[in-house]
Amino acid sequence: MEVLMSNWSQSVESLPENYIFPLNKRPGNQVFPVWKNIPLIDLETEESQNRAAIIKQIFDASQEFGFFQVINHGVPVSLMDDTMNVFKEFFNMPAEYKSSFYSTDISQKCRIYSSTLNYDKEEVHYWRDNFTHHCHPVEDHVDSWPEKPTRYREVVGTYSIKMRKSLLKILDLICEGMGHKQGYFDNELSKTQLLSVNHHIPCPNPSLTLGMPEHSDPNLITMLHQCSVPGLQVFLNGQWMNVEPMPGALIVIPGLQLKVITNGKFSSPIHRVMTDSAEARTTIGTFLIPSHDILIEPAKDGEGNLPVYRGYTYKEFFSTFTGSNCDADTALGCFKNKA
Ligand SMILES: O=C(O)CCC(=O)C(=O)O
Ligand SMILES: [Fe+2]
Repeated sequence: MEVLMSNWSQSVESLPENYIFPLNKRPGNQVFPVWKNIPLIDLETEESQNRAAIIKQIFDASQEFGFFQVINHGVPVSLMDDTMNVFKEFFNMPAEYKSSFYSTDISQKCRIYSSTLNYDKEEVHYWRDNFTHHCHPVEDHVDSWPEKPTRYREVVGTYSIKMRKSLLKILDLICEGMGHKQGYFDNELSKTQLLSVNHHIPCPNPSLTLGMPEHSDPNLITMLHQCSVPGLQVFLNGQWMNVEPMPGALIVIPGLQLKVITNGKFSSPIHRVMTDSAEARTTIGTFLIPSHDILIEPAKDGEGNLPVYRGYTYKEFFSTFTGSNCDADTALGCFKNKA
């Protein structure tokens, strides 16, 4: 069977057996509650005297939920829509074209694959294709990006630059809240920028499968742009909650490196993706990631708290993370100082 699901016929009638999760892992038929009061932070007033209030909102949201949405984030809604349309077009391109980007080699800088990095070894596959490539600085990577749709390079280039700017602004607010000077994160800690586009074709039976496993993001910080089809769930107070898309808003997900650098002040939420029976779902993630050899350690907080984690390189963390089956607690446990 063709590995890339977006190359299957869009009208799959029944769920192939190797997408059916065991009973204890499938979402089942339960109706999940919608998380109605996700913290929504308006960044427009960020330059004014409200800066301190915005920093407080970010810290409150990150401590309590590990998760928030932003509006007036500096990425024009028309550009967000254009970019989403470009990716929808990309996933609807002929099978041979998409397959020309297929690779399971993570060192390949622009590639498409299906399910997880572990496709060949996993017993059950996740219902998704993922297209991913590097994007910072744009001029170093643009030649490896698709030439079709014809607007791809121009639209995705502008989008990547705006997304980076917005994330660095949020990181500046965070570092100010930590008592550090601006630009604390604007260096090797955020050097790598990856675009990660998830695409899930309509699924014949969402109760039996998942679009993405439960996970925390291993990077520094993620900005998530959802299309209008819901699917994202966050694990909150012992239950899965649906995060419904809000037009024009972006979701900010602190990654595990931000949890370590803030010495556990920020949490990195556990989330997963459900599939939809009626419509295809596309989401665009922008990941800021430290460069491989940079030292990550809790920043001094001026409050005399002992560092919860020891220093390590991102390379060391990432190999521990993948070696722990991408389980955040297991991986972070390897870097905890003894109490
Ligand atoms: O597609 C989504 O809603 C979430 C994607 C995600 O969690 C990820 O790419 O890490
Ligand atoms: Fe994620």
